[in-house]
Amino acid sequence: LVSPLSKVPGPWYTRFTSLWIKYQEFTANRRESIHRLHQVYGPVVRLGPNEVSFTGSDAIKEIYASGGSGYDKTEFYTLFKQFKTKTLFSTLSKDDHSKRKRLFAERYAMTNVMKARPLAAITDRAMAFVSKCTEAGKKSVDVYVLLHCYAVDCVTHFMFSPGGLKSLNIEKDFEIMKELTYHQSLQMKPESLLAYYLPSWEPYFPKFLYPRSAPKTNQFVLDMAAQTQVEEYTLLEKLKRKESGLELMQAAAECKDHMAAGIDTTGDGLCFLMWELSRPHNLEFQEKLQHELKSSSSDASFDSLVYLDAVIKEALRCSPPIPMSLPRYVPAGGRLIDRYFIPAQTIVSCQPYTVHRSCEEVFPDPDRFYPDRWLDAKGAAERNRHFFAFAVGGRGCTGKNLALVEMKILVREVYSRFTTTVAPDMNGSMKLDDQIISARPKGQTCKLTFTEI
Ligand code: HEM
Repeated sequence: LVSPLSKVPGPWYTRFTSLWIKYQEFTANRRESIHRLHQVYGPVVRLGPNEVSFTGSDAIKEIYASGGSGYDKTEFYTLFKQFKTKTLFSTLSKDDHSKRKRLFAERYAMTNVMKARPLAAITDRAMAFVSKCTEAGKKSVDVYVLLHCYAVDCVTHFMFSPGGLKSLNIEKDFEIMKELTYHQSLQMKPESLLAYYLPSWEPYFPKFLYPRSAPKTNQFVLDMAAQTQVEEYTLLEKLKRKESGLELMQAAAECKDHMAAGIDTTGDGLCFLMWELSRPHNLEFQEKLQHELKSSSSDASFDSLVYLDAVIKEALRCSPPIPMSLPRYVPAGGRLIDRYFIPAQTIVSCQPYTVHRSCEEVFPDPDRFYPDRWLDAKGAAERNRHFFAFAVGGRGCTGKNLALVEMKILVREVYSRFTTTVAPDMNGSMKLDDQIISARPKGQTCKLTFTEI
């Protein structure tokens, strides 16, 4: 009550207990509950005695980008260790993080992603996706499945080429995609969340609470990491250099992390995008996209395809694949965030889902999928400041360029050949279903019909 946080708006019980927000977290309602609180209390909301959520662009800049990398991550991120090893994503302090980050920066730079060899590998996978749609003829295609195959094929080629999965074509590889995609990261990992909140109880958790392991994926990553000849643009080539200072197991852990980071995010992002474009009331946007693609040459630069860019940004704005809070600790001495003094060690966060919807002046009618909003030069700077799908600052998404290129190539290849509509047998829910930090379509299916143009 006497804490400086007592001035922060929020329901009265959040001053006394964090049980309410933890309950929301365990029941997969955290994102929606925080969203509702912001609708009632405004851009700054207290979530518990030691936790505050923000939505404003100044708060985003302060929390995630001040001093380059923003504030340190909380222990929540230790849930994301791979092979029991800390990775770039699960490193908490920004000093440890910045050394490791340097290893990745050059590989994920646009200049490397856009080299002829990685582009050819992505285009090859996009064409495999197109073939599946052509083969289906008048039958519906479950793009949820195929887009996850596409995403995992692309990211594994980028990391391991000439190794890499072909899950769109090879059954054994398809099994690895399934192992990674069809699990409940929240429900399968309650032991992790429980262990995080109640560490001393961990030895007594019943066995059924333990997550399903991913033996096929682990073996694949270890086999790939042991390759001796990899292409010069790949991530593994860089990680295996002596000067990287990484043991083989650390390199494997990073690669597994990027495989996990690159499958559901890009797969679900593309799935929401194709779903939106296929809905009857959005077909006008699909036609505009097709018109842009038809009137540009096949080698047109992505910079010139402004509508393609708008469609992708709008899909990621409406349904960000990582829509939930990205928690950080306020540094020593405390900080002034969005006019409130927040003491050191308070957990602060912004969640992309709410950032993309909270300011009606920046995104009018925010729940509507409306790509054209990105074409208006007026307000462009503000819109970009509020675009938080990849987070921002030094701890923002490392794979952003790869993800965007994968999305642009797939969407270009599909919509220059087909019109897509929602299939008559599509009965799954496309509502966001929250996992531990990401969200996916609730029904885990998205059936579309492809008609050749
Ligand atoms: C549409 C696709 C993607 C979206 C929306 C996305 C989103 C994000 C977000 C929001 C974060 C920040 C998380 C946090 O601070 O808690 C993040 C971090 C990260 N992402 Fe992505 N991501 C995507 C694709 C990828 C891909 C393809 C890769 C790699 C191949 C990747 C690798 C990473 C890594 C390694 C981090 C941790 C960065 C760090 O801590 O320095 N992501 N991503």
